[in-house]
Amino acid sequence: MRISDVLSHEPRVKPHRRTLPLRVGTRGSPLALAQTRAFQAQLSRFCPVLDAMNVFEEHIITTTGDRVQDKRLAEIGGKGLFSKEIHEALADGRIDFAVHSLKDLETELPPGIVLACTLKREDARDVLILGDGLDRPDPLDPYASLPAGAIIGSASVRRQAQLLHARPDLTVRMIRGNVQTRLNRVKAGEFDGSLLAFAGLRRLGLAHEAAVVIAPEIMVPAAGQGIVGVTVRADDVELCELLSAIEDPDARAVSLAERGLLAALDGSCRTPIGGYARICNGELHLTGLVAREDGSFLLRAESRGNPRDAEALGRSLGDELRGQSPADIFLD
Ligand SMILES: NCc1[nH]cc(CCC(=O)O)c1CC(=O)O
Repeated sequence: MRISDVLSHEPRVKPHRRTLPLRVGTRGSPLALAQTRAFQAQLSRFCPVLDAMNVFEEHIITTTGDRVQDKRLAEIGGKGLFSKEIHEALADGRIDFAVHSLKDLETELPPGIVLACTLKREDARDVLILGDGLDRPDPLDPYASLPAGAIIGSASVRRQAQLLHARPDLTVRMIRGNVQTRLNRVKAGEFDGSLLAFAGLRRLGLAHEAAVVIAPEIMVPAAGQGIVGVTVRADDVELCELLSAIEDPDARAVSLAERGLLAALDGSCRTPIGGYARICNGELHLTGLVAREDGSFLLRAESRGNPRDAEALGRSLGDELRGQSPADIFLD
């Protein structure tokens, strides 16, 4: 059976030989699986026959980022820590498409692999989670209630830099592992608190674990945070077309802007970089941030423009931030 037979009687693209099921590549973490299932549900709503025929087959792929649990992402280095093995599976034809957290997907994909669709954004903001017995934070001043010298778990140089810039007295210690593991380690008292993406908590049904949601003006989120992206082989016209039907145009515009900014600034994950765009009354508003890991330097800039120029807007804001930063920020 060819999928094009299922989709329409007169396929708009020339059918090539594809056998069902459709093999969906994903990481194996509870969050990755929740995202993959939400994506399948969305595709099935658009095309119920896919659902009725039970066409999806999950393929769990372990990535370097999953295997190495004792280092900061910035220390492991290299691009595509959570995606390289998935791209390889796609390129080899072991899977048909793959579901990613866009935040973890490098800006420059390997040749032959494309981002076929970006799904509607979940909440892009970061949250603070706190151990028992700490005062509930004020959303307008979310770090104020943290006791002097408190120890916050994070593996993200972006979160560390922004937190230390506001509260140089705090200590940021490395914490890795999936969302549930991090929550448990804070509950066990190993850390006073931790910073996480609200999107991940929400997708896991754990939104109540957030002590406070941090406004993007206080903590600029990571480029792509809260957005799920789906990659396919570039020559798979049929799947590209199917996936474009569930594309969220706003998510595409903001991700182009945020990823354009990231590409212009660095492209690696060693420099603390934030990028957050939203569409307000048809206009794209973009905030970019560059900082030094210890918070001793922090620069934020904003720009606005037409969502159609999203990527160029991102690149020029990135260039601007780079031009205004001390040289050491971008040394490897
Ligand atoms: N790097 C891990 C990662 N990748 C995506 C998410 C959350 C979901 C998202 O941002 O879409 C997380 C966990 C976190 O940052 O708390």
